[in-house]
Amino acid sequence: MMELDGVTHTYDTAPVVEDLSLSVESGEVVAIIGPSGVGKTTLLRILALFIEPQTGTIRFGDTDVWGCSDGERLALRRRIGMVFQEASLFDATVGRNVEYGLKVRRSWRDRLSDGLSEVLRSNGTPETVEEALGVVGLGEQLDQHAKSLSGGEAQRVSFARALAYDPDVLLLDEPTSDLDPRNTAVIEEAVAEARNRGIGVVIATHDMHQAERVADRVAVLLDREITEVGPTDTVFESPADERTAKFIDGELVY
Ligand SMILES: Nc1ncnc2c1ncn2[C@@H]1O[C@H](COP(=O)(O)OP(=O)(O)OP(=O)(O)O)[C@@H](O)[C@H]1O
Repeated sequence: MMELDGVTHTYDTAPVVEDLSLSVESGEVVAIIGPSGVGKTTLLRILALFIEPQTGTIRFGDTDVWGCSDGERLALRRRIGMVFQEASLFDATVGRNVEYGLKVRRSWRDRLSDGLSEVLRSNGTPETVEEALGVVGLGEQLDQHAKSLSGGEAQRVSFARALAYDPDVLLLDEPTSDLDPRNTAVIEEAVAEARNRGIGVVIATHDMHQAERVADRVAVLLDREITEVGPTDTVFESPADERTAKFIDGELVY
């Protein structure tokens, strides 16, 4: 569904990532693993169409995303959801926070008709909002204020916000790095649910165990390049690349 081919990106002088090729299909989870500072966030920002890389192509379906019009690219961007390492919620209820995601991701035409249906609706909360909160186990907290949530709950609300508008691709940047095991398990179950819904999920994590638990395929990012990409079992149990093997065995120290 989404494919990077030969992508290189430089912020200042030296490339951060070089000649990267990676794809994600509907209904699969791809984990990007690699040491801190290697470029995982940069890769996700490229996939989110926030950054235009200097070289290479990015396709979303059949569309070359940097070769199309700004309007087309904006429409594609609306089909991509992103959850960051730290939840950033608005000063509003849980329900409103999730609903906000729905609004900003829709075209002005849809938003106009949303406005109309909001007037006609009696209970003010779209079903998709309640449903997405149910996936992260917060279905009962719709009216709770975001300020009173724990860090783990806030991150679960961020996830629900991204899930509610039913993206085709969901990008997760270290979504559980600050969370306890219980909240981590809820997010990992929500990742599985996103996959079941046919969403293509890309998760950057430095937790190899998490990659083993959630991913169908794993891409290893080392020294600016993807040294290995393949089915999770193959990458962890019999990696073809020597650097990957050393990284997985903990012999490569960064
Ligand atoms: N906007 C920017 N301008 C200049 N350099 C940047 C910018 N963003 C990131 N970098 C640099 O690019 C490199 C890769 O950063 P990136 O955040 O993509 O890595 P990461 O693998 O996500 O790291 P971490 O796991 O610690 O979050 C780092 O050396 C970082 O300092």
